[in-house]
Amino acid sequence: MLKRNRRLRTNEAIRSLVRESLVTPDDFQAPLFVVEGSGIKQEIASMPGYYRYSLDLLKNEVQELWSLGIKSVLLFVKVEAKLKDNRGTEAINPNGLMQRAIKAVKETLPEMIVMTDVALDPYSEFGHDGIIENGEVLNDPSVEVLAKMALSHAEAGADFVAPSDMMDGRILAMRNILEQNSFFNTGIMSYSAKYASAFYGPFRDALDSAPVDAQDIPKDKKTYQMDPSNRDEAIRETLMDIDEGADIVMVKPGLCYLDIVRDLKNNVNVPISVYQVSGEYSMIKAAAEKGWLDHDAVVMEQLTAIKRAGADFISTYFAKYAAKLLQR
Ligand SMILES: NCc1[nH]cc(CCC(=O)O)c1CC(=O)O
Ligand SMILES: [Mg+2]
Repeated sequence: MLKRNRRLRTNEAIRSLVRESLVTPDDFQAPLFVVEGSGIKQEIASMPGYYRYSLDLLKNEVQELWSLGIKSVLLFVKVEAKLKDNRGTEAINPNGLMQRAIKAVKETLPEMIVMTDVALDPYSEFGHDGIIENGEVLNDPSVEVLAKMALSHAEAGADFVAPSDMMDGRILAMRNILEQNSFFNTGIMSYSAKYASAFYGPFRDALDSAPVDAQDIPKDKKTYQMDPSNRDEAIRETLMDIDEGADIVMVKPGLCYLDIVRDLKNNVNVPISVYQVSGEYSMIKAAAEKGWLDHDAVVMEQLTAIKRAGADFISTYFAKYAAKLLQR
């Protein structure tokens, strides 16, 4: 034998010397769920160890994240049922929960990069990301509201808006409205390759935002989110979003879509984020609870694999936990 690959694996010193991918807290963005009220830290049933916070406790959480080296949060709000309609009225309320959450985080920690979810589903009485008419999720009227929503988040102080709706043309509409209102420095992180995935279930529990089961309401999001069978389409979607003005593009979910991450890494030259979604979190929790998997090892292996595939950073419910593991 002229080549023996095991030489480079002899001990941890040589392994660390030749290691190709590393995760650090710099790579993590923490999604946060916000609710009305005060003193609330409410565990999400299908996401053990993950919580919804009221604004007062959100501040502590953000400070703890920062102290662990996590420099960005992705905000989601749980909207009260009585505020939901078919037009996203509450989404553009300048004093809405999201707008107050943005201010709360920026007042507590101005350096924390605040990104905000832009989509109508938490605000929709039907649990869809856009306006519905005659059983159809309308594109252009939804884009109009989504652009106003993005502006409203920028006005509240968001650093980046993160449209997760998958309507066509929304990035251009958002970039335009932000420019017209002089928010030149407000960025856009586009969920550009977002798949119609069954892994979003626990998230929809967290926000009570699942599509409702009713006549003339689409049962799923397949007319706007991507078909899990498709690969070329992810490149097409992502290149279009970059043309329209996206600063950062995203692949979502993570683990099942790492081929897409690598395709994008080879085809685009803007930062790529990967969303390790709620179902990916819950699967690990459930298996670990049964004693079937080594929780910490699996968490770090998955985050490392996402990084190796080509992610520049990862939105993950393990952000805080993994940052603590890395401190040890
Ligand atoms: N547009 C809403 C949105 N933004 C992020 C997620 C899922 C995130 C997760 O599962 O962790 C969803 C759910 C959906 O599209 O139905
Ligand atoms: Mg698109």
